[in-house]
Amino acid sequence: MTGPPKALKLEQSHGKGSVRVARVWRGSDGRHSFAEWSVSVSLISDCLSAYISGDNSSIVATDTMKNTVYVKAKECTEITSVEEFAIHLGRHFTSFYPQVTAAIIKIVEKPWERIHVDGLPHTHGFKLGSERHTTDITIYKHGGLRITSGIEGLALLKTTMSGFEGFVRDQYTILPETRERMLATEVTASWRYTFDSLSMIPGKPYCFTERYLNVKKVLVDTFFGPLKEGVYSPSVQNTLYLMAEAVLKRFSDVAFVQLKMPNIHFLPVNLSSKDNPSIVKFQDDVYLPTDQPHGTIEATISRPVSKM
Ligand SMILES: O=c1[nH]c(=O)c2[nH]c(=O)[nH]c2[nH]1
Repeated sequence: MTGPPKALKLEQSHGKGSVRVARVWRGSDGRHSFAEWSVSVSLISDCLSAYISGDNSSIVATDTMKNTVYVKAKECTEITSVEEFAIHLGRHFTSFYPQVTAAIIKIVEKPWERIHVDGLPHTHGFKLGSERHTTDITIYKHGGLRITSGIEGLALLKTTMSGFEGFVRDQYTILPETRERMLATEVTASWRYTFDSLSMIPGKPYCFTERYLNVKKVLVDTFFGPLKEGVYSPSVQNTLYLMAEAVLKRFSDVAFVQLKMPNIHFLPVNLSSKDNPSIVKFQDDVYLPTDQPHGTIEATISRPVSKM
């Protein structure tokens, strides 16, 4: 194998982005299940000669990667989570091709939800929901694994029990302190599982989809608090921390949680004219919704490292 000329360092990967695939599972009872995925494959492989001398003999074509997504979807004869599909795909690339040392698979699932008619589930009807289940896994040739699951686009809003006080005030600060405001965000969450080899992946009945739903519930419940009284949020930062902490406390197989929670502002509306100083006076009732600019608040919260 030809190495790069001395003094040049080459790190590379190649793959296929956003391969869209949909899969129907037809149950023997007539009930259909359905998933739609956007799959991105990236391979780390020994194909330096392609970069350095134009020799493509060790390149797995990205077109072949795309075809493999459809072959592996066909092979999933039972309802499959994005995590299981990513592992299935990653295992193929790392075991089938000697030159592939690692496969990075990212999947976003479109939120199709079974439709209910008069409270009863339809056998084959689905509607599009909102937040998306994601996964990002890396599989190494010798069975090492990094597996992350996540949520994208989880829009949450509460109309009270939020404030922001005691922050730095300087010559540029005009924001008033408040104990009463709207709190709105669109959560992007990801959490890394502690399983660090393929052999550690639990068999059924462990189910990544069920774990995804439970993590989402813990995040949402912590954001809103109890049904009637709610929970006071002194800042997005504090609420974010409590949400991540609740996930880490509840699920011992989660190593760390990353949360991105933009502070989406609803601005108080006050309208006045020269003749009428109070056409609309804000009384925590009429707001101007905005999406830009918004605060960007992000953190990764992990367990303390043991000092053993
Ligand atoms: O919860 C908040 N955190 C901030 O950092 C911030 N900054 C700001 O202007 N409003 C808010 N709200």
